[in-house]
Amino acid sequence: AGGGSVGDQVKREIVGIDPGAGLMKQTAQALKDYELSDWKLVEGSSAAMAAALDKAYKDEKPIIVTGWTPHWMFAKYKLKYLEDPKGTYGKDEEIHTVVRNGLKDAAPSAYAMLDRFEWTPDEMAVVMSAIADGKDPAEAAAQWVQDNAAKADEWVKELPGEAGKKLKLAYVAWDSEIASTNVVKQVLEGRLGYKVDLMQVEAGPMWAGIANGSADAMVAAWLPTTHEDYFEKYKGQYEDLGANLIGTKLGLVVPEYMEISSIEDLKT
Ligand SMILES: C[SH](C)CC(=O)O
Repeated sequence: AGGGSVGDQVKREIVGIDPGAGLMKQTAQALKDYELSDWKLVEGSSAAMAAALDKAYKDEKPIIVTGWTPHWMFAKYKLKYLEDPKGTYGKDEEIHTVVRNGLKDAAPSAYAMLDRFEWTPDEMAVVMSAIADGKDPAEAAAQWVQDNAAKADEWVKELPGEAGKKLKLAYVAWDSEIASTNVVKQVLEGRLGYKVDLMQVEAGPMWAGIANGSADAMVAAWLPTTHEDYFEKYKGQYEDLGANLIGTKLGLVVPEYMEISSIEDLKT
């Protein structure tokens, strides 16, 4: 890595993702909390962040990205979270399933399956990694469902099929939610006969779509902190079916070849 401070080496830039992500709001807050007003949070997308990380890592160059667990990047690269002594990023969280009001009557079997849907960070990582290695998301999800048939069967046990009924799942193109949304689609279609459309949007329109009923469900609500603003803004206009994954983490992530260990170290 070149000389000078970490700030000099990364041009005081943190490579972020889509602007609507709660992780970006938390990172903007971290720049304030840690008095890093001369730093810039670069907006882009989950895919662009991954590409920037890949390029820097290959050249063993310094880089700081907004990161989260579960994510395939921790399997692909040797990375570490910067310590967050001020607690800006909060504690570990959950990903919740949120559906539109009225879904229980409109599509009872889908509602029940979505209510039962729950898996672990390791299970999600299998699908995420397959997609990161170039597999089509639907194929990676279908493979996982096939390899975990018993679990998928539990999600639909004793539920009557609703062949041909249409459903729309909203999601944001975060690697974690591409994986979970495709797995849910595979099970709803394969085992209950639904025709599931996937609507890829930003986080704001995803929550708005559930609230106004233009989308039926999403498995992408990061709570209690990350999506708190949306959770409060649309309160009463959705039904929270609880966690579908427990043990997430968000923060600033760097390759292990960088010496820094805390967000405090960026100030130098
Ligand atoms: C990018 S995390 C998957 C979710 C969020 O920060 O909004």
